Formats: sequence, C-alpha cells, structure tokens
Amino acid sequence: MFSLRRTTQNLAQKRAFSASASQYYKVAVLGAAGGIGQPLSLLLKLSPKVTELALYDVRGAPGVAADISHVNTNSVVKGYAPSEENLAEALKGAEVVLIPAGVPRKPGMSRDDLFNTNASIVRDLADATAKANPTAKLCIIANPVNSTVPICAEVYKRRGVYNPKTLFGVTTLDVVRASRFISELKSTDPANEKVTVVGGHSGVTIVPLLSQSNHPDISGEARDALVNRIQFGGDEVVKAKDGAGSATLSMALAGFRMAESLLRAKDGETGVVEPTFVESPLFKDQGVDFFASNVELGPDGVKEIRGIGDINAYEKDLLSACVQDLKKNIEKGVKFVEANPPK
Ligand SMILES: NC(=O)C1=CN([C@@H]2O[C@H](COP(=O)(O)OP(=O)(O)OC[C@H]3O[C@@H](n4cnc5c(N)ncnc54)[C@H](O)[C@@H]3O)[C@@H](O)[C@H]2O)C=CC1
Ligand SMILES: O=C([O-])CC(=O)C(=O)O
Repeated sequence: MFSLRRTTQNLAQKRAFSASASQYYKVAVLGAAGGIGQPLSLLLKLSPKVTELALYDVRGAPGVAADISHVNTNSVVKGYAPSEENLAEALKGAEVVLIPAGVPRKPGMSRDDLFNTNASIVRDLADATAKANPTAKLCIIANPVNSTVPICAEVYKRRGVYNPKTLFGVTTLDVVRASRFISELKSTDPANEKVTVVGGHSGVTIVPLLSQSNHPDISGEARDALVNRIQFGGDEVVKAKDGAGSATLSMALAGFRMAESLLRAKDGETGVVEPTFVESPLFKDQGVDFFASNVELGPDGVKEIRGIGDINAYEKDLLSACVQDLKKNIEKGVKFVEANPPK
C-alpha cells in the first residue's frame, strides 16, 4: 500500500546521503520579490545544494522570504528590506548572486527599450556586489542582457575586481525554448532535444544552430519559422501577458538551471556545460567582446569557452546579423558606465 510517510522518509534519507556527498552554498537573489525572483527563489529553496537563501528587493523581500521559509527543506531563507547595509549583508558569502531586478517589457517594446531604466539598477547592484562579495559568480538576468553584462564588467573594472570567469549573462531560456519548440515540430520528447544557441539574448542576436541539432534536415519555411520563433520567443509571452510583463516562470526554471549548474561545477562535477553570455574570444577580432556560446563550468566559474563548431551558410548569415547588433549593444553598456560611473 502507498505510504506517504515512508516516501517522505525515503526522500529524507536520499537527501541526507546526497548532502554528505556535496557542499552547501549560500545563494543571493536581487529582485527576489518580482515575477522571476519569486519562483526562482522557490526553486532554489528546493535545491539540496543551497544552505542559505538571501532574498533582496526594493520592496517585499521579507514577505517572500517568510513565505518560502516555511517550505520544509533544510536551507535557511532570509529576507532583506532595502538598505545599503542589508544589501551588503545579503551578498556576503554568497557563492552565486542572481540579478533579475529590473523592469520587464510591455507589448511593442524591445529589450533595448528597457535600457534607460535597467542600466542604472544593474550598475548599482553590480557595484554593491563588487564591494561586498567580488568573487561571487554573478548571473545577470535583467534585460537587455547584451548591455547589462558589459555594464557589470565595467563596474567591476572600476573597482579593480573584474574576473571574466565569474560574470555570466543568463541565456539559458533560449536553449530551453529551442528544445521545446523543436520537439513540438518533430513530435519528440524535449528532454532528448539539445539545440545550441549562440550570440546574445535579443531578437536577431539569438542564433540557433539547427544544423548541430538532432534535426539538421529542417529547411525552407519550416526552418525560417522555427528560427524566428526561437529568436522572438520572448515576444510571444509579452504579447500573451498583454501588459502584465514577460516570461517569469520559464525564466525562473532557466535561471535555476544556470545557478544549479554553477554549484554542481563548484562541487567538482565535470562536464557541466551551459550556454551563457560571457567575455569571449570567439568574435573579439570583430570587436565583439561578449558572446554567448556553450561554456564548460568549473569550480572557478568559466572553465572552457566552446567554439561555434561547423555551421552552414544560412547560420553564417544569421551570425553576421547577430554580430552587428551585438557590437552596438555592448558598446552602449560600456559607454553608459563611462558617462554614469557608480558613485
Ligand atoms: N535573461 C532572460 O532570459 C530574461 C530576462 N528577463 C528580464 O528580467 C527582469 C525582471 O523581470 P520580472 O521579474 O518579470 O520583473 P518584475 O517587475 O516582476 O520584478 C522585478 C523586481 O525587481 C525589483 N527591483 C527593481 N529595482 C531594484 C533594485 N534596485 N534592487 C533590488 N530589486 C529591485 C522590483 O521591486 C521587482 O520586484 C526584466 O528586466 C526582464 O526583461 C525576463 C525574462 C527572461
Ligand atoms: O522577452 C523579454 O522581454 C524577456 C526575455 O528576455 C525573454 O523572455 O526571453
């Protein structure tokens, strides 16, 4: 007969076993009371790798923390009301810091339209992290990622603590979507569909490499439609939410996957590979200092940036459009910090 108590005991035993095999980590979420921040924090609360969860927001973090803290897993959850001291306290000792703080799009807006609001939010949170915990792995979710990541790099450089191995733009959602969309087209299980997506995180800078997927045969209109859906998947959600924001739940899953991968790599697990927007040599000769590609993660963050691999003529065209936009997005971030340095 099914016994809930026995199942729970088994689960607890398994947890105790896996806990002894790995270390525990503090993770901080800045923007934790928002649409992404809340489900992301909940997923982190479920992770046996997280021992302490620090939730910070300009509004509502203590409430979210009190709520999530009742979930019966081992980790401790602390919520922080907005203040410089609290932010520093939230950041101190965190192995991973995730930043979903910032405004989301409304229909008709591009991610770049968020720049004016989000650039200073991310600059200030990066500055606080550079001061309180410069060696944490910093994962930027706030858009426009193509510009907010270079902003963080510039802030860290100004503080003399920049390490390109620990700064990540979170682009995991693009491969999550690509895997799902291709499985819809081919009636397969998305768990078996791995699609490499490179470039950046907006519109034409999102470059899916279908020739490297399980279905290199997709061509013509079907290919164009699939590529377009992957590039503009975010718009689908913005439109459906009709003014109430952009992807939050799928993004929470994607952000959690990135954070957990960093913790697994920190624990010494090998072969942990995620797509992420990092300082990269791949297109530096074309003036593009940051680029998303598959990156092998290690205990110190970036272990090895994987190359693009073999691509076809169609994908080469996608990449040249990507590189042009990406260059401008990156420059915009760099110039912003030049003109508006952190105080
Ligand atoms: N990288 C990616 O793939 C994705 C990125 N995003 C981006 O993530 C960001 C957040 O989206 P949502 O959670 O839906 O927005 P939201 O508006 O629901 O939540 C944002 C939260 O940030 C907080 N916040 C604002 N300024 C802050 C500051 N200075 N310090 C701490 N917290 C602050 C707000 O109080 C709010 O709780 C947006 O910029 C959005 O475009 C969204 C989906 C996917
Ligand atoms: O579309 C947006 O604005 C949010 C986002 O980055 C995504 O869903 O990929």
